[in-house]
Amino acid sequence: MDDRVHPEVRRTATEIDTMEIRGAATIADAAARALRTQATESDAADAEAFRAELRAAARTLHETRPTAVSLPNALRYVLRGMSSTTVEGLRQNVVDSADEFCARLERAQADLGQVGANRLRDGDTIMTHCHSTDALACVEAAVEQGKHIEAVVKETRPRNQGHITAKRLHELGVPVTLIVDSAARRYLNDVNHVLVGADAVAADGSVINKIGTSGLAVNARDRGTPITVAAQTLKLHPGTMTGHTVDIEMRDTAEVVDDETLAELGNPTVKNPAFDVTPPRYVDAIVTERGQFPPESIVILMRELFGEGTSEPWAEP
Ligand SMILES: O=C(COP(=O)(O)O)[C@H](O)[C@H](O)COP(=O)(O)O
Repeated sequence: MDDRVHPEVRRTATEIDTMEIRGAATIADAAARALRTQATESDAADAEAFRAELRAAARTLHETRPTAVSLPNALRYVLRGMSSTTVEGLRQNVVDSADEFCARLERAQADLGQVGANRLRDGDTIMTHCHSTDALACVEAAVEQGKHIEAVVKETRPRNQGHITAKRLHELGVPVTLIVDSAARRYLNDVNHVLVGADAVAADGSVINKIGTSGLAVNARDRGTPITVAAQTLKLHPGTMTGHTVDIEMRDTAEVVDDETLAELGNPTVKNPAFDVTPPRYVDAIVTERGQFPPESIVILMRELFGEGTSEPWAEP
């Protein structure tokens, strides 16, 4: 571990790694705040040392979880704001960029919520997968518009993020039916929309989200149920414009089965991918703070927001 990295940054990195901090938007917010702390607490002697320290902190955060592109997008946003030539100037640059990033994230989620809410009608029932703050922002805005919304919530094995969604929806006054993941197809008959979030959206409009999203989307399409993905532009993956693929995180098998049970089963191989890829043809709309897009046209928005250059500011010069 690089000893230039502030303990608070290391703590944030550990919490992202162990999923105490989780969900793409929340991870991005925490990463920006951690860089801010690195900057405010830095005692770097000169501007070059300060820049190197910030890059080291960004690398520590970047190495935690590979799939949610909001994390590198957050790091890029904050690091690219460093334009000054003095330590004090750079410190202020990082503080300003981090604050601006967090404020924009919050505003984007609220704006996206309004767009997503317009897709929901009074009396609709949605089906959710995992826990997405972007998806919940749509429900919250719909409820604020006075619409009655109900929800069928998939528990989302192995980590049961559906429980967080159920609790949050209950707080919003939305009646919830909790189901096991394998019951999704059965209950698709009872819902008007599938509403999920995204960890990344690729240039071809593919949606990378919690494992099980793609199967849900295929089943929903078969049933004729529209699939909405709530994903602020922070989830757009610039690297996919230049041919890079999205790395799918493989997590510890202990999340699926404990060692004792595993031994009783004769030690089978266990695989625990955290995310999967839903091809654009199964997605009806990607809802962002800039409006809703058919997945195939998302690349136009990506070019506008990111241009074509994707070199990483935390790389050593
Ligand atoms: O797949 C997940 C979380 O996975 P994990 O629990 O493994 O982090 C969420 O759907 C997206 O991150 C979007 O969340 P948000 O809309 O809050 O960014």
